[in-house]
Amino acid sequence: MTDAVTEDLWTAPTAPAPVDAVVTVPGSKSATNRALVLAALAAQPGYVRRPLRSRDSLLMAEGLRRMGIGVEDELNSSTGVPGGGDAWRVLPAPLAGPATVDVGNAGTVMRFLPPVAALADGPVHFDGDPRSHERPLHGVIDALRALGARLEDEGRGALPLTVHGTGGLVGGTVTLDASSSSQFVSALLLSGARFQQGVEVRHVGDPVPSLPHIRMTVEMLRAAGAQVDAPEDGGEPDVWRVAPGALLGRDLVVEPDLSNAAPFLAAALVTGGTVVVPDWPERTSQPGDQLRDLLTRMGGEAQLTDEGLRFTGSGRVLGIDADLHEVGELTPVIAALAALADGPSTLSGIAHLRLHETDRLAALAREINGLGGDVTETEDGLRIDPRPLHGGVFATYDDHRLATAAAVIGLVVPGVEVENIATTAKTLPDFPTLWADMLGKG
Ligand SMILES: O=C(O)C1=C[C@@H](OP(=O)(O)O)[C@@H](O)[C@H](O)C1
Ligand SMILES: C=C(OP(=O)(O)O)C(=O)O
Repeated sequence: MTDAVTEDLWTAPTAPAPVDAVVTVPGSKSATNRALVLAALAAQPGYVRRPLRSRDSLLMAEGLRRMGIGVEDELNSSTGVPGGGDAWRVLPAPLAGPATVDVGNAGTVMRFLPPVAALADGPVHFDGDPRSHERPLHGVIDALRALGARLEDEGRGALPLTVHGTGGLVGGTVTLDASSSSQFVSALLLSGARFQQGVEVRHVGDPVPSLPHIRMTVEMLRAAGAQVDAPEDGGEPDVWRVAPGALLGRDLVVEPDLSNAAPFLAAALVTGGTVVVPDWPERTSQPGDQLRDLLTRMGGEAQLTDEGLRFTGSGRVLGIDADLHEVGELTPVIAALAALADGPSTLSGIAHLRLHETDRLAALAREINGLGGDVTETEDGLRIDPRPLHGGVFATYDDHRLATAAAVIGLVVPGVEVENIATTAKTLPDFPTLWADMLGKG
């Protein structure tokens, strides 16, 4: 990990009183980017309504455009359908190269688009932020080769990468190790219906993380008309199958990003206040839904009501022992809460976070300890012993979730200076305004 940059600081506001706010959280990154890919591969035009418009989803939309797909803004339509005023209309077209795609540091873009590029007629070159070169991609690269594609990388199983599309892919059965990222599996399944033989993905290795995200892939594929076999429906463990066939263009409304609700719910917990998140789905594959359970175990009370999720804190934060293997992206905010808790916490099952936007385990330990905390890395997670914290600079390593975690600590620890708060735009546009509004400081 390189040394923290200490310019561009945002002083995290302290909470003047228990928060009492309704926070409308923008659309789910994971659902928006899946919806875009599925709509691009469909046989008819479709709509993605209430999409997340953030760095990761704008990169996905642009990547698809580069390969010939129409992704058009519909900002002012008054269609009378939910989210009708804000939509992307997606116009499928023959996928074409030559093209270059910037993946930024979006796992969904760097993993979901190479299989799409294998269907393009011509070469598609992928590159991104320096960190994107370090994030695992071997599962997708090796699998695409095994399924009949020609790819050129630098021999490291990572970006930069060129996929030499030939207009179609044979497909079939492939074995891979997805223990470093569930996105390898999702990537192959999302395009699999368009492979001549469909796709059968067999995972061999340590357990796959983030399984709810694979369930999201399966559910969205089925909603688009694909025939999918998955382990949770009585299929073979660690085997997923997508039959070849056309995908339907859909009119789809994106759910709010429940993982991005984490810092706001955490604010209710640490200040003993209440936050309501409208449109919280009753049933969802989003891993963020597990916040209801996790934050209840940490001392709050969650209630699904007609107005959305109502979450109330008592002001007391309890330590927690939690296996976050399925919900790794919730770790930074949970770790921030654990640092403010009454007792120790152990977060496990999250070794793969070392290869996320940054090495999240090292970064959380280093930055919370820099404020006086006592966080130690374990083999597969973090041990957090609460200590009185003080202000200071909190580096974020271009990681949106490090920045929102720091904001949570700053609610009750004066003088937390968050470096590069703008990095939250990866998945949460204008976080500082949403945060100030929640605190009544907007
Ligand atoms: O498929 C997805 O949308 C995601 C899967 C998860 O990735 P990993 O399985 O790599 O952890 C998650 O952490 C990421 O934020 C989004
Ligand atoms: C791991 C994350 O993102 P990505 O989609 O880039 O993997 C995340 O958002 O926490």
